[in-house]
Amino acid sequence: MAIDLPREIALKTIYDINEKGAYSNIALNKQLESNTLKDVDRAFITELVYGTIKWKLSIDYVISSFSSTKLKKISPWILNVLRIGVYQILYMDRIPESAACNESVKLAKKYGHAASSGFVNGVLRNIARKKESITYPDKQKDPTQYLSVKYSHPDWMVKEWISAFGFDFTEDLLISNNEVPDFTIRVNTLRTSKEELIANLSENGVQAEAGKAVEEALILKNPGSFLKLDSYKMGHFQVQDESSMLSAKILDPKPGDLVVDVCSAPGGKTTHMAQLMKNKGQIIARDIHEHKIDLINEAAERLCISIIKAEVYDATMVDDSLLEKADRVLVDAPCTGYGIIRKKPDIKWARTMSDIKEITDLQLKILNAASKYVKPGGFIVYSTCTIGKEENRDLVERFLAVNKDFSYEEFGELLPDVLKEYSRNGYIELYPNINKIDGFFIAKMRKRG
Ligand SMILES: C[S@@+](CC[C@H](N)C(=O)[O-])C[C@H]1O[C@@H](n2cnc3c(N)ncnc32)[C@H](O)[C@@H]1O
Repeated sequence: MAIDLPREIALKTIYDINEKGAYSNIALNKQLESNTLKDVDRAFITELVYGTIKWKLSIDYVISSFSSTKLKKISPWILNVLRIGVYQILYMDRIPESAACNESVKLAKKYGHAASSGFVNGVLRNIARKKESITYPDKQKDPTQYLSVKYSHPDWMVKEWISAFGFDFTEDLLISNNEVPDFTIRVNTLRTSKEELIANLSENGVQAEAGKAVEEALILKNPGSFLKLDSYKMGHFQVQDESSMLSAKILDPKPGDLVVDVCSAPGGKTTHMAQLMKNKGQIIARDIHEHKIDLINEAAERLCISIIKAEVYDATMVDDSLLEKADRVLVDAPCTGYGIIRKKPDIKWARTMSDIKEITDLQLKILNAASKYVKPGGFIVYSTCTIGKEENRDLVERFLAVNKDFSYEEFGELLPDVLKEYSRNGYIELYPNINKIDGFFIAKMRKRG
């Protein structure tokens, strides 16, 4: 009775994420890189990992309805075996229930003690048999619990969003957060054109179509192992969501500018800005984490960009050598990341409500320090990949209340046509349920000349 390798790899990855706090993308890449696997197995593992993490709360609700042992009393390995099993039974049409149960039982034998496999077998077969009769919390009696369990989001998060956006918007948002996002790339126009890249990808069996909004965006329908593509290795594209591309578009750097990007790693927006600057001028690209500086340099080298100077620097500290020197400054701040839950579902479980105070203090400190580098008449863009006003609109308002020499700068003309209507006189809020791209906030301000 050999264990199915893809399921075992998925189990180990999920264990690392749930029990050791590993980031989903990093934990998964580590496992995929250290095992030789066929594309079909890689895809299966990826789906199992992301699916199980995404639906964790709903899955746990079902397990606790069917298990006589409380969740807290189940050993972490066995609980994660059950989670993967339930995910296959409830959320994957193409997996026979018998395979989901049998393979989970084998894993339980290896990762548990003698009684574990019988327990897993009993719980999973029961769920498979009675899945049509599972009941969820009542929508009228407890709308928060209903949304939380139905769409697998923490109840405190659902509560916050209902009070900020209302019930219907929140339900739509939760549905979108559970969808698989487009795989979007940015054409590196320094190296190729959109048409050339589409043709090249097609020759290599990858189908690409125009992005939803941004001119240089393409959506890959079957990216597979894109890292192996020559066009990737030769720097003809960068993987990046369209929302993220908008930060550079809105900052609108020109060839010859001096740009300071204070939170730059891994360099998605920095390299986009270099592209918009036609690789002329200079970008000082900073990040607090030394190991991440390599990522910026690697991206710049692959994309054939020479104007980026990457360095370690804590953005909360003011660097006197740059005072009023920069034409444009980008603050792509560290944030809670609630706009990218589609891509990193573990964000839902890693955060707590109390994170907000600490993160907004950091964001304001960074924005204050970075604003000192803007020359009179220059511009600063503040962006986050999160939704919720504390880290976004409120934060910019707090900054503007004190820094009277800055004011919102309208940027509607810089937006793609389909997004112009969302421009709000100096800022834009994007949501996956409305715009079908990552949730983002981008504000632009000008320093009085
Ligand atoms: C949202 S990410 C930046 C993404 C990047 N702009 C891109 O487009 O690829 C935020 C970054 O801020 C960095 N960071 C966090 N605290 C910082 C600080 N005090 N100073 C500088 N960078 C910081 C993180 O390491 C992280 O790489």
